[in-house]
Amino acid sequence: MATKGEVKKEVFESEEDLAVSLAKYTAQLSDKFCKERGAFTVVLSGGSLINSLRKLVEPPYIDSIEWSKWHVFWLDERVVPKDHEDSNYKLAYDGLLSKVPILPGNVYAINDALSAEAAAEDYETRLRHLVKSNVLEISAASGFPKFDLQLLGMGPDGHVASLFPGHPLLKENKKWVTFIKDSPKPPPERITFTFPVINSSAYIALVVTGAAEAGAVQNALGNSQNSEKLPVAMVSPEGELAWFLDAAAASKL
Ligand SMILES: O=C1O[C@H](COP(=O)(O)O)[C@@H](O)[C@H](O)[C@H]1O
Repeated sequence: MATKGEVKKEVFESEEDLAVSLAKYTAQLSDKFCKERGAFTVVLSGGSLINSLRKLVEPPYIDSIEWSKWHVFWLDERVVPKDHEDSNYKLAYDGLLSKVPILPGNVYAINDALSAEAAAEDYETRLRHLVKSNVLEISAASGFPKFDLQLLGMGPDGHVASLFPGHPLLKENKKWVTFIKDSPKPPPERITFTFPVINSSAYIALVVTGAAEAGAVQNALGNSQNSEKLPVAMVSPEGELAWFLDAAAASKL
């Protein structure tokens, strides 16, 4: 198990090297949790993260991972149909889920027939059912659900999930899943995990690539003059936080 609050940071020369290491990290945690409790609860972001997971669908991982024990969730989702170009589900389906034998019943996508508010409520209700059926654990420390691994991306403005700089949702401390109708990044309507859920995770991998992200990485990890704490700097899980950075993203550290 990770040491409580441990923060690891690795800088890779290239995004290709990062992708190799991220697949190994994910596969090792999958192995650990499948052995320990017969299931692995994994939370995906949208955006560039899915491309960085591409090595998982290649040997050796495609054959060695116990895909049938995976339960897949979304950190945030855009309120669009599941076959829409903006859908984080579609991105993950095309890049990962359609290529591996994860059980369709273990893939927890947004109900895209609902409004943003209702979809967030529905997602939280489904998470509560999964706690009752012991698929999901609850953190003894926080009382929020404790996922095994959350795979986080980050935008150039330092947002994670659909939690944007300066937005009141950063302070949400009761709901597990909430909604936003004024996302500064399109599309405007989204649902998102809240910080208490993000920070109750056993493991978080924060995966950041590209020079456009370097300022926000500096805000979270370096000697930034900027006193405003960006959302990415609020990521602080109960368990381990592992930063996966490429050289460009780490260039201001
Ligand atoms: O809108 C979103 O953006 C972030 C970051 O995306 P990236 O393409 O800059 O990596 C992503 O993590 C989030 O899930 C998504 O909805």
